Amino acid sequence: MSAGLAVTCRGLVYIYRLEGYDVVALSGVDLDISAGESVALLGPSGSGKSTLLSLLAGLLPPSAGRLTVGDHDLVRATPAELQTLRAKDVGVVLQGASRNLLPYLTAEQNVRFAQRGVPAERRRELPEPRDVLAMVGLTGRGRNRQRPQRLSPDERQRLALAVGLAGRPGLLLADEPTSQLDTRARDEVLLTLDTVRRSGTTVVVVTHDPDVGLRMGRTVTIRDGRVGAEGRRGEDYAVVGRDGTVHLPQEALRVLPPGTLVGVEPQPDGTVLLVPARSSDVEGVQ
Ligand SMILES: Nc1ncnc2c1ncn2[C@@H]1O[C@H](COP(=O)(O)OP(=O)(O)OP(=O)(O)O)[C@@H](O)[C@H]1O
Repeated sequence: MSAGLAVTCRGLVYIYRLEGYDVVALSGVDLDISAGESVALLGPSGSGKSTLLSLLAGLLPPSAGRLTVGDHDLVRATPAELQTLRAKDVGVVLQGASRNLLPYLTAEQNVRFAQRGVPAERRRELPEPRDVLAMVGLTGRGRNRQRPQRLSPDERQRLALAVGLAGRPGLLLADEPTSQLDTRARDEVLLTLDTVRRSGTTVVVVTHDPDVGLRMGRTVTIRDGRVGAEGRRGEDYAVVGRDGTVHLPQEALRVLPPGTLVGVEPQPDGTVLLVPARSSDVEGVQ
């Protein structure tokens, strides 16, 4: 496949403008993803994961901040440039395999159809649909000639990934590619994503499943529209935001619920103690 694309977000903001009020979905995302890396975006419902994915795909324009995907500056890009980006550089797999597939076409025809969006001069460099299907493990038993509804749930999801990979993108974005799959089917899809990453493509997956996060190598937890935590090799770290704030994990919030007054005490050994104030310390203070 093609060389992976790096992603850089700096102070990335997205606001849904509704009649009468605004919803700030992303409130300053700082994030670097290296070319060829695979990352899982985790976080509570409504935290902004899907919005971030849509911005990376060039489907929504940033409201503020900076965003680059490979050489593309997505803040300055014209609609025509964004269209080119989507056609040849970024593959998007929407949540729910079927939404990515045309039910009346076979697996191979679905991949070929997706390749029609690639600019003509690049099309001759594209792999044959059967090779894309081979990459996601959909060969043999005539599966390339099956329509989506004749495939099993994990095969359908892998076909959706093949459609996302049809244009040989440098960045693959997938929203919940393992939801509604049993463990065996989920593992098949994860193995496929691993093959995609090893081919050099950058992979970003939105998921609610912490196990998927572990398998992807790096997790980025979105909380309240910004990066609240990062995980590497199973270790989780809170991320200090550009305004100095830290989103505490749930376990810490049980000890320090919102509104708690804490003393912040840097220690000589480089650690920092958070010490909740005793009621006697704050009594009578207005
Ligand atoms: N089309 C829209 N119009 C208005 N507000 C929206 C729209 N889409 C999302 N939002 C709001 O933006 C915020 C972030 O939503 P988003 O879907 O990105 O979160 P998410 O982390 O992907 O959630 P989930 O895990 O439930 O899919 C939420 O407050 C949501 O209600």
